[in-house]
Amino acid sequence: MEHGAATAPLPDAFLHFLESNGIDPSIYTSIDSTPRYIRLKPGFEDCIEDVESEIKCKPKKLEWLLGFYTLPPHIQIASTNAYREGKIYGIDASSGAAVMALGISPGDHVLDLCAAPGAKLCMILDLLGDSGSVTGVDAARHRLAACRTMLQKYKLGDRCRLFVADGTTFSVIPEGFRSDSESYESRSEERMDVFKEWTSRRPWKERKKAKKCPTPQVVSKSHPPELIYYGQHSGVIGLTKGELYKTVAENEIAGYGYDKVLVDAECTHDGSVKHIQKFEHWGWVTLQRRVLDAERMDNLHALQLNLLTNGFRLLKVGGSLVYSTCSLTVAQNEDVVEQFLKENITAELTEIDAARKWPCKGGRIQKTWRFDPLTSQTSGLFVAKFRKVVI
Ligand SMILES: C[S@@+](CC[C@H](N)C(=O)[O-])C[C@H]1O[C@@H](n2cnc3c(N)ncnc32)[C@H](O)[C@@H]1O
Repeated sequence: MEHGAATAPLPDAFLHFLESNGIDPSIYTSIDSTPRYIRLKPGFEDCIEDVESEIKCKPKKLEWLLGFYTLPPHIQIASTNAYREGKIYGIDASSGAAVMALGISPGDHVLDLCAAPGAKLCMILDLLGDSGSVTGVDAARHRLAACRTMLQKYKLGDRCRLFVADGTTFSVIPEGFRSDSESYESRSEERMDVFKEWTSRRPWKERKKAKKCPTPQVVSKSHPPELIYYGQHSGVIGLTKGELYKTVAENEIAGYGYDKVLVDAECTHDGSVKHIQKFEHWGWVTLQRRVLDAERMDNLHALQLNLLTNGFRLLKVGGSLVYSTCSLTVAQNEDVVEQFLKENITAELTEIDAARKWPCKGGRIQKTWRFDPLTSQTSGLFVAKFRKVVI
């Protein structure tokens, strides 16, 4: 079977995967007509004219998503000055929609539980501006390091903390919470060991320890969270390790948890046509092993449910959580949502106000949404939003 998008035909195993998941294979032929998206960093709106003169093509304003523009798919932005100087981002509009679904308000403390490489994290920080905080977590050290580089490039790290940690067990709450029982005196002996201004140069003690026992690239559930970056106003400076990693009782999270949580979960990425195309170079056998393997699929389902469950646990009462994946399968989306709702009586699926303007279609469950290249002219994405209620 020939597909316009792929220079090689899609393999039978992948076509079978699409068919058994009710996914229309023609989305993989629409890549040539799916635009490229850029987002302007707030405050740099004027640079759109410079971009236009550099790429010799007029970016078209996206009516349904503030700050986003479309470009023809073949246009590259990496060599433009605006991109190199951190004034524009390359980010798909569906990803922007997932962030908008959070409904960020000034002062929010936001948790991004699968944060790397960080396109959504940057957008959250841009929306927050000079208030609140963002905590980014990812199990893959190298990917989170790339996220840190991105924060630095876009000068967005001031209110951010990044932890290499497993999102299914991560338990660090936002800063600002102190138990009354802990007096300043009881902490004074630890005062020597407080976090100072962040520097990329690790203290000698840490470097020696890392040399002795090299840290894993992808961490497991039992690995304690590791802070790999924090900004000046992230609330970390001045704390001791004991304070930062303080264990909080479940009932306290209801009051002191995060205002907003994004669980942009690990998935098969089958909705990302560009990602699937990469297997032409990596070899379709790799796709079989990395994506279609039955055991991996079962593990993925469990991982997605566990990420969603833990993200929700860390949410304060009244707070909102957005679950998204770039898979178009029901198993990784609606099935996860259904199972999660069955197991969590304080979770309520809610309307996404912004979705009224989105060029997407409803999911199999009411109030959930699906973007795909044919319907939305974007990459594929599933989005659902929950609120934590009191029962
Ligand atoms: C879809 S990507 C996230 C994309 C990101 N939100 C962005 O906008 O750039 C999924 C991420 O989940 C991470 N991941 C996989 N398993 C994880 C786990 N158990 N805990 C935390 N992150 C995990 C992967 O390393 C990967 O970076």
